[in-house]
Amino acid sequence: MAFEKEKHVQVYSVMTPSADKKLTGLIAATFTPFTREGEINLLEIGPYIDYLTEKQGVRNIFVNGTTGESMSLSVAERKILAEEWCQKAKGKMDQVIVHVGCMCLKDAQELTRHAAQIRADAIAVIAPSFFKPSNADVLKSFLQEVASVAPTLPFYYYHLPALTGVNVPARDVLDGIEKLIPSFRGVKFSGSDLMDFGRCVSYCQPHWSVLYGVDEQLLAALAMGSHGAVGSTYNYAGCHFNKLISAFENGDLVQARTIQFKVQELLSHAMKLGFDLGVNKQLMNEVSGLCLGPPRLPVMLCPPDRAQSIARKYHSIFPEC
Ligand SMILES: CC(=O)N[C@H](C=O)[C@@H](O)[C@H](O)[C@H](O)CO
Ligand SMILES: CC(=O)C(=O)O
Repeated sequence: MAFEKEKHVQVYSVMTPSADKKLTGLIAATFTPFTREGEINLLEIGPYIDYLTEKQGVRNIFVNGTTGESMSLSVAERKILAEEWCQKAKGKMDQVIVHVGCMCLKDAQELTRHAAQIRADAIAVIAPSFFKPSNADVLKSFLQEVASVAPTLPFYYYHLPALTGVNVPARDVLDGIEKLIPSFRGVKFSGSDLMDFGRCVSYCQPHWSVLYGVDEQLLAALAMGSHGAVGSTYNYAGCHFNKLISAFENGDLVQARTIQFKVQELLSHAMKLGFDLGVNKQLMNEVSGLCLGPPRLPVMLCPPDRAQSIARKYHSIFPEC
């Protein structure tokens, strides 16, 4: 048994350089920079990474996800972006997770091969949502087929039932998944069912990470044992969430709640004004001073006064940082 275990560890460390780096802490789900004309804008990626590390204390990124409008990008654009993120992140970010999920299995496999070539630290895959998998086994077969083309690349399942409409409990997806996907490393759980989340944490293997994705209730997920958090607001509020996590780890729940409640106040103000991805992206532009451009249709451009109002609220709630 002991020998088997050692052999296992060695195989991992030889074949996957990042195998020993358990994914924890904050992971910013990046926006995709566009030019004013709506083309991808690679020039902004370097400054974006510097902003995250220097101003927000964020050292992991999740690229080409929901926030990155991946489903509105072509496969070619996603490859160019993934490559640039990985290149510019070298020596600055701890891990770059490239989301490669697509409606089309072949496209997802192509992006997976590409992620391995560019030495991404990990990939994540969301459930296809036009033709939906009808149960956990079908979903797992889909994920397995994607993972199989890069068998040693750390793999995360991306659970986002509100947007995919795939309501299979994440815990059911984890069941026996390592037999199908030996590179399986965890789940990015962007749902509000904290019972399902807790069941994922309690089933979690030591080398997996269960990551939470609803920023406005991160504290509840930390209490449930979350290993880290992937989200859009860590792009511009990472510095505050880092303080929330430290307070939680130090047992200072009063301070942790104070920060969480401030974030909730900010987001409920934003939601009243219509908080969609277009607004979120423009809020990032306002707060960071980066030029990430407009979103791509069908996500709509946010009227500047709306983002400015939310940015003012941000600065009044968080006068520091
Ligand atoms: C649906 C969606 O994009 N969720 C994001 C990540 O999972 C979150 O980071 C939210 O943007 C955030 O929690 C604000 O509601
Ligand atoms: C928010 C998130 O996790 C995503 O953009 O995919």
